Amino acid sequence: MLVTGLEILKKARAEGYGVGAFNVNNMEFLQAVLEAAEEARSPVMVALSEGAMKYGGRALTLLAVELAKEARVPVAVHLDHGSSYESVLKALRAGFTSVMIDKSHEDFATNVRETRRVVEAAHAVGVTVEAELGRLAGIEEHVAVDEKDALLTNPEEAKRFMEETGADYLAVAIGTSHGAYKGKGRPFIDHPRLERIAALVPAPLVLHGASAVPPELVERFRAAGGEIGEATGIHPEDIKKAIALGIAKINTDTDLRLAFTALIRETLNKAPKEFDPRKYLGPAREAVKEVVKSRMELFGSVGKA
Ligand SMILES: O=C(CO)COP(=O)(O)O
Ligand SMILES: O=C[C@H](O)COP(=O)(O)O
Ligand SMILES: [Zn+2]
Ligand SMILES: [Zn+2]
Repeated sequence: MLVTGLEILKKARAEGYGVGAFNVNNMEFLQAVLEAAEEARSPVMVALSEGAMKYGGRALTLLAVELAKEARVPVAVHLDHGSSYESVLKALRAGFTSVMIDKSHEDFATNVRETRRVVEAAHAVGVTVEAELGRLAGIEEHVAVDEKDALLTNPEEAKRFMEETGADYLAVAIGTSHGAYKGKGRPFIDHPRLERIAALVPAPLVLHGASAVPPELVERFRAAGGEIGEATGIHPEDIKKAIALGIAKINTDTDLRLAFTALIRETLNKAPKEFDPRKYLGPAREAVKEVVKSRMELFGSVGKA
């Protein structure tokens, strides 16, 4: 069933588990995410970035919304990193039930003003809103406190931001970053900061850049001829700890992309004469589904639908 993001996330924060928001760009990813959610009896958020909406067009948004309606588990269709009011309106028109407005790169007052505008429009049609405060950047454990404060989410500001904007859930910056290169070794996550934010902000909190970039997946990608540098992700224990402290929505894109592409490479390498797309997209879709399921287990959302 198609539900709002808040409906899913409120319950998650209250009960102390996390819900995955998985980025999709095509039919195979969408099917993988929805099938995994149904098999795991897990609520889920299907995330489409502006890039995904552009690439997949009406075909993808229509599929996402209609399949979410038919799903046997709660599904929110979510706009990831909406960059403008216009972009949010497009998602609302397409039937999304959750939108993100990301004005985190603007100053505080602009972020508040632009987020408020989106909240007014989205709430008017029953859609819930994610906003972001702080800069998503990898950070070393030993950098000076004032440098951390300049980049990462300030707890008092977060409280004021949520009160002034009326946003429903908040993406926080606590040291994670997007993509396959999140910092050396085990990337530092500022859990004490998260704890202070969570004490002041009762709304569900969101963790972006949360992919694990599993070494075995990186190795598989490499072994199949893919080129990738010193890729690192967020340690599963650091995710669990963040969920225990108040993170309710965890975004994952990179891990799915890696799995999908590794499997396509492997399959084509093994069968150079193959040119039926179903023969290599099928196994790749299956690999995405397995990653989604294992993320759901890690987040504790299995059986919660
Ligand atoms: O935050 C994300 C999408 O908004 C995805 O993060 P990853 O790059 O770690 O998968
Ligand atoms: O955070 C961004 C997501 O990983 C989506 O990326 P994209 O803009 O390349 O679709
Ligand atoms: Zn951002
Ligand atoms: Zn993100």
